[in-house]
Amino acid sequence: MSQTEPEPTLWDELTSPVNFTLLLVIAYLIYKILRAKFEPESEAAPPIQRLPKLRKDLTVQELKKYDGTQPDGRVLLAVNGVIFDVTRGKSFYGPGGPYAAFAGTDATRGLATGTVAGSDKEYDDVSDLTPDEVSAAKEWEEQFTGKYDIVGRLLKPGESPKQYSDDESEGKKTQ
Ligand code: HEM
Repeated sequence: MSQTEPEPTLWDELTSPVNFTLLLVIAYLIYKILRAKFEPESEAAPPIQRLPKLRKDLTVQELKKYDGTQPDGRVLLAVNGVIFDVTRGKSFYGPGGPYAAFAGTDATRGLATGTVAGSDKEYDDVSDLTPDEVSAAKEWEEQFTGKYDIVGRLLKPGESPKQYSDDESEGKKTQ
């Protein structure tokens, strides 16, 4: 008669080194995200809701400075060639936030592939994305369209910026 190994209990599963490490990683991510969501804006933070509306097309290079580290704290990111002002979501994208890597970048590839990293290319045409990744990026674009202001288009090399009729100067307040 052969001796069978006892079935591992749920406790054994949870405390196995690999599972335990995974649990810690997930708990840490959830902690960071929830903290970003509920943390009150720091006293020193500029009154971000009062930033003037920005309406212009930008190159990848020009987009970079809008990563939340400028004195006005404005944060922009691009998805599928559309630039959004995500300053309202600064707790997500601002310095130290869980998605800070997307700030001031073309986030299309990262959002499409589930990787928290902005493109470091001069211009990423994302033509190699799979159909599933393309539709994931499209969903993010739709979500952002419903939540954030559109700033303009991300310019391909050689493209010229469009003049917007609703262009408002940096000095003009929206509210
Ligand atoms: C353990 C994995 C993850 C968990 C538990 C998680 C959870 C969350 C939660 C709770 C929010 C806040 C939603 C809200 O209040 O509107 C959020 C936002 C967000 N997540 Fe994740 N997430 C995870 C992974 C990722 C990954 C891999 C990406 C990259 C593609 C990502 C991209 C985002 C973005 C861009 C936002 C902000 C959306 C906005 O501006 O409204 N997340 N996530």
